[in-house]
Amino acid sequence: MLAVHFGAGNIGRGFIGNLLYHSGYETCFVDVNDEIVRLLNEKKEYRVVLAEPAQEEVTIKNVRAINNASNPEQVMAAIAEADLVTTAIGPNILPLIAGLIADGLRKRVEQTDKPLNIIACENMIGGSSLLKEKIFEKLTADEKAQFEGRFGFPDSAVDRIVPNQVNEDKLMVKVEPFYEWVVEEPKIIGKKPPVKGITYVQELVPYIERKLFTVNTGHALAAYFGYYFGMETINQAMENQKIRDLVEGSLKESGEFLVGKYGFNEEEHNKYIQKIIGRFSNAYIVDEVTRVGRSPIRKLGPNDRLVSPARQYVEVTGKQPEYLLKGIAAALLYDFQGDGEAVQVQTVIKEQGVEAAIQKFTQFEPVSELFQGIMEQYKQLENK
Ligand SMILES: NC(=O)C1=CN([C@@H]2O[C@H](COP(=O)(O)OP(=O)(O)OC[C@H]3O[C@@H](n4cnc5c(N)ncnc54)[C@H](O)[C@@H]3O)[C@@H](O)[C@H]2O)C=CC1
Ligand SMILES: O=P(O)(O)OC[C@H]1O[C@](O)(CO)[C@@H](O)[C@@H]1O
Repeated sequence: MLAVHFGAGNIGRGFIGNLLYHSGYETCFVDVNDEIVRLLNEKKEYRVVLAEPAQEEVTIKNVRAINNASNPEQVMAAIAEADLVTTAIGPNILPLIAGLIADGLRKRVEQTDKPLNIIACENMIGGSSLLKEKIFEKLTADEKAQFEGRFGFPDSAVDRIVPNQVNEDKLMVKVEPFYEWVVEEPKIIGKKPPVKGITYVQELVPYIERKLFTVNTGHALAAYFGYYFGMETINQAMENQKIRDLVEGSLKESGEFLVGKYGFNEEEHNKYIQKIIGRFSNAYIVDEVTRVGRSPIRKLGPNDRLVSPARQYVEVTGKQPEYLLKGIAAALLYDFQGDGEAVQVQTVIKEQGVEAAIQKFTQFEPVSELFQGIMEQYKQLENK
């Protein structure tokens, strides 16, 4: 079985590639990082080490790689033969690879009528659906009709913390032991990909909202509060009781709406929150607040991990959140110069004022109580 995976980065090698190998796939990574592509083709294997006391290590074999910037034809040929296509490249990059995948699928229909599933493994709601939309924008009406029944784009939720790697061995990846990959079954076309470690579900939205608005909300807030209080890593941030309380407070708020909306068992959900807080505090992982807080414009978006839980908290409980709004304010204050999106947010605040920035990035209107709440929290944090 052949899997073509876009993005040979932390999640690509450390999570998806790992499960594909253990499920019997040959994995062909596709990436624009020439060094990683060259090393994968040279070594044909890499190591994954678990961030835990025993530091258990596995070697992932049966891998190769293609640079899509220099060899798009080879990528198209691989897609034409693949049994599965996956991605872990970042939500903003999905539209950029849609044209190449469309070309690969065109080549495939000339060769075979075998169905194929394409699964985006990104931190977002509806990643595969977005990829499908972008691919279908490139197609003719006839192609759309032909592709519709043959290629599946099931959405998925992926959860494993994989920090930036600073190893001498450039291919090695250190990952946390925990992982979860949930895929929506109804949108699969043909047979379910036999990947050991995928949990297939009938309805993905409760899973992805629970994951995104607990793991990712909490992680992002640990990063923004950590940065605000001068911490370098998530671990340091979580050792600070004030930050821990802020993160826990926000997860209680998002938990209240998740339990109310989906009927999750409250006690179980509280255990889920505590487990996640424990994962953030893993002393075997060095994870910079600037990696976890990366791309604040994306994270401040109306459907992402900060704004959506705040809005849904009001919708479900009828109350105003406090911690989540403080978190949004901390994200607005995130001024790391090495992050293009953080620089953009600060430029808008400087040139047009924080009100304009809130409206532009969160899409809350100034008349709303949530908007006013963010303003209040922002002023408090600004005058610390
Ligand atoms: N690292 C983590 O702990 C987690 C990350 N995710 C999600 O997984 C996705 C990937 O994240 P990471 O692996 O951390 O990022 P990463 O930066 O380590 O890996 C992304 C890879 O994509 C490649 N890439 C960028 N543009 C490309 C293009 N146009 N064509 C082909 N390859 C391209 C990069 O060279 C890089 O190797 C993101 O959506 C992230 O939100 C989800 C759960 C956890
Ligand atoms: O990858 P994003 O969406 O920028 O989010 C940052 C981080 O959140 C996590 O997925 C989980 O907390 C990461 O480890 C991840 O990379």
